[in-house]
Amino acid sequence: MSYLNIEGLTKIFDGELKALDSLSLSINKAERWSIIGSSGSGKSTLLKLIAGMEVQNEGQVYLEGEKILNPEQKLVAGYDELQLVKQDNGLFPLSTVAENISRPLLQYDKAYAKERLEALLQVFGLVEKRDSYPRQLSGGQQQKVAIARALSLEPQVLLLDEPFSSLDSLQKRGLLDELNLIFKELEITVIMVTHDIQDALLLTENLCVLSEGKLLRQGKVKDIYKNPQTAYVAGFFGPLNRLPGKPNLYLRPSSIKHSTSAGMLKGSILLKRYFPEYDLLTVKVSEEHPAWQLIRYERDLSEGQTIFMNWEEEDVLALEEK
Ligand SMILES: Nc1ncnc2c1ncn2[C@@H]1O[C@H](COP(=O)(O)OP(=O)(O)OP(=O)(O)O)[C@@H](O)[C@H]1O
Repeated sequence: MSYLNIEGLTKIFDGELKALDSLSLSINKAERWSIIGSSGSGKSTLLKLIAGMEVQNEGQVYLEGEKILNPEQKLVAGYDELQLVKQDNGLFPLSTVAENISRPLLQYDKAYAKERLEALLQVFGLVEKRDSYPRQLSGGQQQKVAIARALSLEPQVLLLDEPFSSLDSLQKRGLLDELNLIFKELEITVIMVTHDIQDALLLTENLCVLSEGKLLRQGKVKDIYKNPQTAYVAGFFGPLNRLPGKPNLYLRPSSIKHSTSAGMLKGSILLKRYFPEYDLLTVKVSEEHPAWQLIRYERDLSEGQTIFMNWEEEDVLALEEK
């Protein structure tokens, strides 16, 4: 049995809505996983069940071989070892940063609580903010406090439910870089729900993809990227161009090479948009077919121009819809 085992979890709401459908997943210690899937696919429900905060209909979660008891089986729901941080960070507005972080430590030995608080303030770069109130912090700093608080009890598993979705992309990038280093140092197991593949790539190496409560794929991010199997899974990594007349064959924008003289497919540039590292081209390939998205590193093409597209057979993805 691996470190965290999820076996056949099924959750039905209101007697009919199957939010999770016999989901099984095994996670090793110190691994970092992202859970991705469309809205309503069961991501948050899965995290709550792992944390012991929700009652399942079938199945069981085990941490190091021990059953995680649900709120019907346990007087106080949840576990110190499994900490869940949500988008709404749940900070106490009238408590300072230091008070917020040390709140879960109130029942512990004073010297230990102080030592733990100081260590977390240091690790999260919050020493200067210890006496600030949440409203005096940026969104990123607030999320850092929420995560530091979740780590105060030295949990073995940190569960993150889209805690970064309210941050702008620059703030998020910096925070995810910092957290990546912190989590590695602590050797903590992390499971993060996200809508954003960029967050998943920046913080975790493993991915599980949910659809309608079912686990579609699990594994290393790079293996799933190379072999996505379905258009649903491939779509999380970015846009796909469908080959005209070939419903199941797709190309990623990065796989297409262009030429202004000859190619396997001809198109005309509808839109050219500037991105810092490349131009993003939207190309009409035929009257009936959806436009393609292409990336051009040389900035030499203009709207209205004809281009020819080439690709390698090995880059063509044969994908089922679901
Ligand atoms: N307490 C509840 N009562 C009834 N239905 C619920 C409850 N919680 C979740 N659901 C339903 O279960 C399904 C899965 O919900 P869940 O929140 O796990 O999805 P999600 O993948 O996290 O969605 P999102 O990305 O939109 O947050 C949805 O159809 C949702 O409406």
